[in-house]
Amino acid sequence: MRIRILAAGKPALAYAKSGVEEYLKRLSRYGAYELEYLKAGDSATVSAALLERSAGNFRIAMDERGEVLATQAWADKFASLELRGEIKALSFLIGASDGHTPELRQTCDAVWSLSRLTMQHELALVVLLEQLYRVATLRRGEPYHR
Ligand SMILES: C[S@@+](CC[C@H](N)C(=O)[O-])C[C@H]1O[C@@H](n2cnc3c(N)ncnc32)[C@H](O)[C@@H]1O
Repeated sequence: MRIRILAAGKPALAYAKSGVEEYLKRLSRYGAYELEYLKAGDSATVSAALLERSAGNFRIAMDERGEVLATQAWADKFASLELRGEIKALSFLIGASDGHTPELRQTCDAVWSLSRLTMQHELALVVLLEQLYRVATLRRGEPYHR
C-alpha cells in the first residue's frame, strides 16, 4: 500500500525543511512514502486541489478537529486497511494556513488529529512524518517506539 502525503506549500522554515528531509530519509527504508506539494492558497482552492490529487485513494484529512489516536491505534488501522486489498494508496491531506473546508472533511474517509493543538502547517507535516516513521518501526518490532 502506497502512502502519500499531500501538503499545501513547500516548507519555508529551516527546521521544517530539515525535519521533512530527515524523516523522508528514514522512511525510505520502510516502503513507498511519497510527499507531494500543492500550491498554497485559500482554503477552498487548496481543499479542491487536495481532493482532486487524492482521487481514488483512501483519504485521511489531517485536522485538529479529527480523531485523536494513540500510535498503536495508527499501526492497527494501517494493518486493517492493508487487509482490505482494494486500497492501493492512503493519502494524508495537510491544509494551508486557513485549513480544510468542511466539504473536504466530509468527503474524506477519515479525519485524524495529531493533538487538539492548532499547529502551523509545516510543523504539522513534520509531526505527521515522525508518526509515520514511528508506526513503521513499531510494525517491524524495532525499538524506536518504546
Ligand atoms: C494552521 S492549520 C489550519 C488551522 C485552521 N484554523 C483550521 O481551521 O483548520 C494548517 C493545517 O495544518 C494541519 N494541522 C494543524 N494542526 C493540526 C493537528 N492538531 N492535527 C492534525 N493536523 C493539524 C491541518 O492539516 C491544517 O489544515
